[in-house]
Amino acid sequence: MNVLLYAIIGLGSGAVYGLLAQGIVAVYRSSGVLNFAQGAIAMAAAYLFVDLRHIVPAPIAVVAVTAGAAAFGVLFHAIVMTPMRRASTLAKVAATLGLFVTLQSAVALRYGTESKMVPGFLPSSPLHLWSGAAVGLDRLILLLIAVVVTLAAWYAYRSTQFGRLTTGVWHDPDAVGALGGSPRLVAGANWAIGSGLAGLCGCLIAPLTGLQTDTLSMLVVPAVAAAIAGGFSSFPGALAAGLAIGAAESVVGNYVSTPGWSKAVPFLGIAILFVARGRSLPVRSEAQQALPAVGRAHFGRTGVAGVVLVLLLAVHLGPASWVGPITATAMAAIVALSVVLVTGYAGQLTLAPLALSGAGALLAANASHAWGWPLVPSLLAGAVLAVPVGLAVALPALRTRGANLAAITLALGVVVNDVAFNNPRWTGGFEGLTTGPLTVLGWSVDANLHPERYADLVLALLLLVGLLMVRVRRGPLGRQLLAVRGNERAAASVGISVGAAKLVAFSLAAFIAGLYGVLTGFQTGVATFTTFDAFSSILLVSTVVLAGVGYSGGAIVAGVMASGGIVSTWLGFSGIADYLPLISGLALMLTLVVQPSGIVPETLETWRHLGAAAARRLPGAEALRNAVAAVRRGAARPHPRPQTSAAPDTGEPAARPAVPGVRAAGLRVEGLSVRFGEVRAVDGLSLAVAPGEILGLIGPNGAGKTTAIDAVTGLVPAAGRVMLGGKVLSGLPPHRRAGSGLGRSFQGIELFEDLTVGENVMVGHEGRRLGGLLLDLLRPARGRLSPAGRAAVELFGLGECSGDKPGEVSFGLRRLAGIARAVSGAPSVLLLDEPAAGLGPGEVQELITLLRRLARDGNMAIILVEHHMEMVMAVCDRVHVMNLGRTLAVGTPEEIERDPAVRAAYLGDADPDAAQEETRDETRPGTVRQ
Ligand SMILES: Nc1ncnc2c1ncn2[C@@H]1O[C@H](COP(=O)(O)OP(=O)(O)OP(=O)(O)O)[C@@H](O)[C@H]1O
Repeated sequence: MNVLLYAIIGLGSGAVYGLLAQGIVAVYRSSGVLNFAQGAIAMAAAYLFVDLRHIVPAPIAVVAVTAGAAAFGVLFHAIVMTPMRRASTLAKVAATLGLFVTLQSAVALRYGTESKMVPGFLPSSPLHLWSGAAVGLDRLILLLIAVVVTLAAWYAYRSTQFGRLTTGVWHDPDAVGALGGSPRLVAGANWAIGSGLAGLCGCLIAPLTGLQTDTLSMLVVPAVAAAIAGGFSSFPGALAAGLAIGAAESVVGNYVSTPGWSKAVPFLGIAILFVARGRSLPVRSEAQQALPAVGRAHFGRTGVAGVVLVLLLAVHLGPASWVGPITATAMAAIVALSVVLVTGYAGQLTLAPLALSGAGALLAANASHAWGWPLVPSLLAGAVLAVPVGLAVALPALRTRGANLAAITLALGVVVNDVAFNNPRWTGGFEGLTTGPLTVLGWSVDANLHPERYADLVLALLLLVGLLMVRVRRGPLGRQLLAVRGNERAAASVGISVGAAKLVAFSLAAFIAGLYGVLTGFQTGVATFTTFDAFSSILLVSTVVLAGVGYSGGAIVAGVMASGGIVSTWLGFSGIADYLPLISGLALMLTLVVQPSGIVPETLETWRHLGAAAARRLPGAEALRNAVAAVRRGAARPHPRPQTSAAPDTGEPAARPAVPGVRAAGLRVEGLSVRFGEVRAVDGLSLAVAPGEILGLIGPNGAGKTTAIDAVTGLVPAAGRVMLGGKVLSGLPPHRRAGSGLGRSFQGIELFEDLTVGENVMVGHEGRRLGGLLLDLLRPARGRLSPAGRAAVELFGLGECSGDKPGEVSFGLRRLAGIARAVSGAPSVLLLDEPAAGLGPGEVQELITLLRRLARDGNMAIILVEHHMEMVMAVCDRVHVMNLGRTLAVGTPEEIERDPAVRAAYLGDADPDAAQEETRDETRPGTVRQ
């Protein structure tokens, strides 16, 4: 009974979470942006409301603040989000983080960070429940307001033109324009609603929680959790989840006295629920998100060594006052590199990097405190022990992605901070934990006594981590991470274990973050854990995004800009250090508007342009320009061009090689069925294709051809059996099916846009080597094409463009590269999804020749999904016709061409009723021979 009582008491704060979540849902529905500044807007509104109450009555203050917050939302949308509409999701999320940081810092500067009580303005007379307990009337009023607002939102977004336009504006702005709406106005109106609701919440919650910048800003965490539970689309769902969170917090808080758990339990519950609902791979229709630019480790090992050398010289030759800022810069650069690895390279937006650092530091500090470990074993322990924590944070990443992952990791960061870093039993409380001696090989490196030695140690670690990053970026791991970040489905189809790649990235990042945790936590001999909070994590990620999250150089720049680093110390001398977070927040928003990929990539681009312009003007310009072009091409190709076996120039066309390494095996599919809700996309499909045979799979639009290929390759769950040369593949994940000998191309090509054409072909066969990825970091494998990869490059004529990015080559070459990527894995069965789409007649003819060669000389079994009937009839040995997910006919091209049911269903020139009849009759003699 008491549980119910506590739950009812928690409904008041739950109502505020739910209300705040309504605003998050409104913004997300219209622009796909998860507004992490929702809590910060509420916080600023709360302070404003308290000020206004001195001047006007409370109801007028509430209306004024709500309207002001709505106007602020419109302004933010117009000034920041509208210019960024084509930027990556990460950049948009970072912009809201910039707003978060700006508001939080501005309010802290104006009002201070101490807590202040706020008198209530709603009637708070107690309503007596049972067992002598009572709940204030104000909380029930909050609940009522939340329910009314939610019902209004539910109705408006469901049943009005505004709601319909809102739903369309993110996915199809042009359609909104065609319906007479202005996409900008609709999105702006949603920002007004979202921010207005935040303003209202600020006024309502201030009397419950009091005024405190952190507490109020972090209301975004339960609100986002509620929005997640509502699937970012359901207003009632978000309110229900908000109420559940409030109730659970109240119940847990009354039974568990350990700090932090009252917030942790509901968040963890929602995170588990959400992860359980997630998918290991996105569905086909899920739009590819724009991604921030990624570097190619241009400056390589020399660049890393050069940066470290400069910093080392500055430590030893510069004034003593330089040592501290340089040490802070180098430490921040180390943890920033972990962000580059996991967010830049692997594309996983996590907002808890410092939770990993703190966890490593906490575990190492306890060991060091208990057993007197000196610094080096503590560093190793911190790095190693951070890995399991990193893997725990990675678990959501296996089933969620994008802004959802950011939200869950933010919640996890808050939980770890509240439960672990604020727990005096583990942290030594106010006094911290005394660590073992700060020595390396008997030498004291205590930062208090020998700051320059500590700087040397930090710089040595920066060198090691920097070199590791170069190796990651240039090796198979980097290619696989970039493939995963670019397109998880395509990555899985070339044999990459998407989950394992993410886990490797998170583990490595956690290792690096753990090093930073010990370095920063231990430097004075007493470990403290106050700098690993969620806000600091947000600030770190924002700074790295601002600098260039896809670039190792971005991590260095982020280090320079970090708190305590070179820039902040320099600004400190100018007396504006207090304003640094505010300046960072504003700079982040401004930079993202102008340069969404960050400072480093844009600067590199500018240098290139300047270099080229200078080369044009100098005497001997032509020679110099060629030299610059050569350098640029070289820089653009850190890897040697894939080596092809150059044929001697005999004047005759070179004989094209077959694909070596193909294991001849046929494919047999029995009773394959796929359902999407009520739609039976594939309904009991059975087919077989033998080595050396080309089977056409045709049918009208929506017949289920692509779904059938997806089901065979494991990209959608399906019933039925898939066998390759006697081996049952059903139930295996896509990368294992690829490893067993299935290769495929995609209707939408789906190359990895961050990799060159040559690297795309290379990952086509590297995917099978994931188990050895970590080993590759120790003993790097050369970026070489396999014999099958070389054959694919030659066969498809990609030698010339192998160093170009897919976006830089013609459409025809992109198509061929998509097939070559699949061929480079020497698959036994090649499944091609509309390979001729968009090709000219000459290119189609060339493709026909290539396919024949792959089948006849390469001994591959090929399934060809195609609408190009001439090609199908010319190249296929047999043709399998689908309609409405089922087999309509099977036969030779000639038989299929003559089949009246096929003509009716597919070519549309006979009695459609007859076609339906034929669809059901799969055992019809003649053309159907199964
Ligand atoms: N993720 C999905 N969710 C719901 N329905 C889907 C999904 N993917 C495909 N479908 C539906 O399954 C059916 C088969 O689609 P599929 O794309 O496989 O057909 P297709 O024969 O390849 O068509 P096309 O020739 O146009 O590419 C269609 O009705 C389609 O709308």
